[in-house]
Amino acid sequence: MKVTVVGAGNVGATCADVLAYREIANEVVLVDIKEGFAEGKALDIWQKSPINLYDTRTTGVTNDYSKTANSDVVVITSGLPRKPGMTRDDLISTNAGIVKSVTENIVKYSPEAIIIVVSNPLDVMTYCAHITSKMPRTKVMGMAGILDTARYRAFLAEELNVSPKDIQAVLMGGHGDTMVPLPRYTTVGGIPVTEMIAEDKLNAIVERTKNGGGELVKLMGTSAWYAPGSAAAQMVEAIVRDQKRVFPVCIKLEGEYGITGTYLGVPVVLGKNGVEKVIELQLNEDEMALLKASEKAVREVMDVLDNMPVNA
Ligand SMILES: NC(=O)C1=CN([C@@H]2O[C@H](COP(=O)(O)OP(=O)(O)OC[C@H]3O[C@@H](n4cnc5c(N)ncnc54)[C@H](O)[C@@H]3O)[C@@H](O)[C@H]2O)C=CC1
Ligand SMILES: O=C([O-])CC(=O)C(=O)O
Repeated sequence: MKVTVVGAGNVGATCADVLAYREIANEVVLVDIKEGFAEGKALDIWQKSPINLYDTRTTGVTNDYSKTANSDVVVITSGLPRKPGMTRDDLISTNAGIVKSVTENIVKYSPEAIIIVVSNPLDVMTYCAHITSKMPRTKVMGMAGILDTARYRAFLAEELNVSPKDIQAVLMGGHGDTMVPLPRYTTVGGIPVTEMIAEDKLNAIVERTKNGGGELVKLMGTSAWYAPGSAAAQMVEAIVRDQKRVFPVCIKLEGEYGITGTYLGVPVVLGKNGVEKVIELQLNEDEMALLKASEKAVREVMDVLDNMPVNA
């Protein structure tokens, strides 16, 4: 299996490293626009192979998409990360042009590839890549839900002093402050979380999760990469190994949850064909209201993209 990762920065290089050391693909190509940058990162990861014992071949290229030809999966991480004081939506003017041109190159050389978008603002960059690619919605998706859910699970594991492995959860909606955690669908080793934690503590964890990206931007001056890069690699693994994993993934909704045309995180089954099924949960009134509010927020940024010169 051949996987291309576009953007050899913090998230892209982390994703390529996980793909290599876990031997999720046998060939990983890193692409960046900065001369020599992807080549250097790929060489560094390759030189780690005798230490960490893997044989995935990693190569890097500067903007040469011919080397990415016939990739099975492509992960797009190219674009600016936010700085303290910025929202993810502030990145749209720069990142839309980058994601559009990168998608055109990917489709030219790998028309059959499944595309996973990571660049922010995530839901709208998934929209951008999807309309540019002209591919079925099942093959162009965004990574955010696994990351947001992982943060929620990690915070819960810390609070309850249990293994994060035993926390199962799902978050839906856009990758922003309006994301929709679902305590009703959260369990600790099969036990409903609401039986394990006081309501005020759970609410505080939900709020911390919603601001999870911003918390790290404040601490580091740029955004996170270990968990995001690993989350993208986990999606690649589900696809190349046809695992049929159930993950929250950003995809264009076509009637599910009564929503049409908006790109939102929803639980799906992920396998060799990409998104093989969108799972429709029976949301209660409050949960549905939160999802609709999240949809509205994403729609507003989709409208910004529609009116940008990049789409003129
Ligand atoms: N969906 C999610 O949950 C997350 C999304 N992100 C987003 O991922 C993106 C990348 O973040 P980082 O890796 O931290 O940034 P970074 O600045 O470390 O890396 C971005 C890389 O993209 C490259 N690049 C820019 N234009 C390019 C082009 N046209 N073609 C190829 N490469 C190009 C840059 O040279 C740079 O090396 C950001 O937009 C960030 O907001 C970050 C974390 C989580
Ligand atoms: O916060 C950011 O800008 C990056 C991101 O999407 C995240 O870490 O959730």
